[in-house]
Amino acid sequence: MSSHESTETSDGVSRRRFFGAGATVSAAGALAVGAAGGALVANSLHAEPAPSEPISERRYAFYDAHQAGIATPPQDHLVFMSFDLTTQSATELQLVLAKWSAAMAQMCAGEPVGNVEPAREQAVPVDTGEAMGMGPQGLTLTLGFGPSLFDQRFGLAKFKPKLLKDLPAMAGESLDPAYVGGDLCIQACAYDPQVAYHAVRNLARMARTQVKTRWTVLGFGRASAGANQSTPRNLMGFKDGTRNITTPEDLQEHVWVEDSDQSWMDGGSYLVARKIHMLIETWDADYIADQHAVFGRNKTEGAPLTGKQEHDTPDFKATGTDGKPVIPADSHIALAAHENNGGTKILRRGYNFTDGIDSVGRLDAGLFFLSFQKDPQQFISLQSKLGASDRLNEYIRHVGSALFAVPRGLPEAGKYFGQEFFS
Ligand SMILES: C=CC1=C(C)c2cc3[nH]c(cc4nc(cc5[nH]c(cc1n2)c(C)c5CCC(=O)O)C(CCC(=O)O)=C4C)c(C)c3C=C
Ligand SMILES: [Fe+2]
Repeated sequence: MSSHESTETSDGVSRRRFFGAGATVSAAGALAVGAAGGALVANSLHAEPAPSEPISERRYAFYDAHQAGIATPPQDHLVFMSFDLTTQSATELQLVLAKWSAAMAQMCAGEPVGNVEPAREQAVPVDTGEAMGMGPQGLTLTLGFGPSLFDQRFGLAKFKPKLLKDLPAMAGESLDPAYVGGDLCIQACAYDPQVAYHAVRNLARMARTQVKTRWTVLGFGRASAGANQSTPRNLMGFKDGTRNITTPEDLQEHVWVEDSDQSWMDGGSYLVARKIHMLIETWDADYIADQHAVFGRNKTEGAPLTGKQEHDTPDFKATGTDGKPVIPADSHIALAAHENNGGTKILRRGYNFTDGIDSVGRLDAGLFFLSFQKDPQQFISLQSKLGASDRLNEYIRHVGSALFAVPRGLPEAGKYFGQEFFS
């Protein structure tokens, strides 16, 4: 099969390419199987798609210095899945990582992972088929390794980065064990929800005798912004992502791992996932002045309470006629801003989610908070402060939590994530 596709490169220019036949992944052995196309370009920063390009044709490079789905602009939909290994065999783990790596490349190129309609009547299709003909849809698949992957089961302890540890217990959390941890995770983001779902479903399916799903979250709308993107709103109605990391300099300083004790992590990042439930009915009964004080910003424009425009720099020192700070000291932005945290920044890439209603009929929804940082301590420091005194705490509960080490990108077809563990 050949297809016309466009690949987004580090200079933000979309180039149309003509790709030849891509290798397919068969259920049996894929250690050396390559995938279709893919230019070796940096996934360090991307502009939003050119308006003339159909979004279905948008494609992010899979083979790159960094995994896509971190610095690439957040797409509209997310499927996040955490997995546990059911096998105890290191060789089977190696096979899963090799098969997944090749299949991830194919799906990000908009291709199925194998035949959808086998010629032989008794043969089972390799790909489940529901993304056929839909294009790449800007699909990014980002793989992470949880701390538990490096326990005694696979003999990988010597490859565990010293920064990869379970997050400590923190104030203000009521974690549900059903949404905690995992050996592996896949973050699938796309402009079409079915394309994201198809990708995770097929990865889970091809490894069904080696992994089982631990937990999953479906994000239906982005709640963060990348460079040149409009700022979306979270389910509390506020613009979310205004002061996110958007420059290559900030990515280098705050997001990409350098000089790790494990060389496979250099160019990677640490992913924090927090499922945060919102007490929406309580929030919806709050008066607007308090809503403004909770975030330190106004609702319509998203401007800091000391400014007029969304991107005005907050002035945390400004005081009102009553002598109190205009942006309350316990507001969310006053506590989280880098100016008040020794320069600490994180890349936020969260999504709005809903699980319908809870057992007593309340809306079960919130923010699936995802952040990337070069050191988990960046998140831990911020969340320790927020958990202790954020005005927002009255309206939210952290119910899920996990930390994953996200290895750097793969340089070329035939290479696979975790390859260093098995040489
Ligand atoms: C530990 C890190 C953070 C958690 C957890 C978190 C949860 C959370 N945030 C919002 C809504 C908003 N957050 C905003 C800004 C903001 N949030 C964090 C960190 C965490 N948020 C940071 C570092 C910042 C930037 C602060 C700054 O530099 O000014 C905003 C304001 C707009 C923006 O800049 O994005 C909103 C709104 C919710 C609803 C939430 C949990 C449910
Ligand atoms: Fe926040």
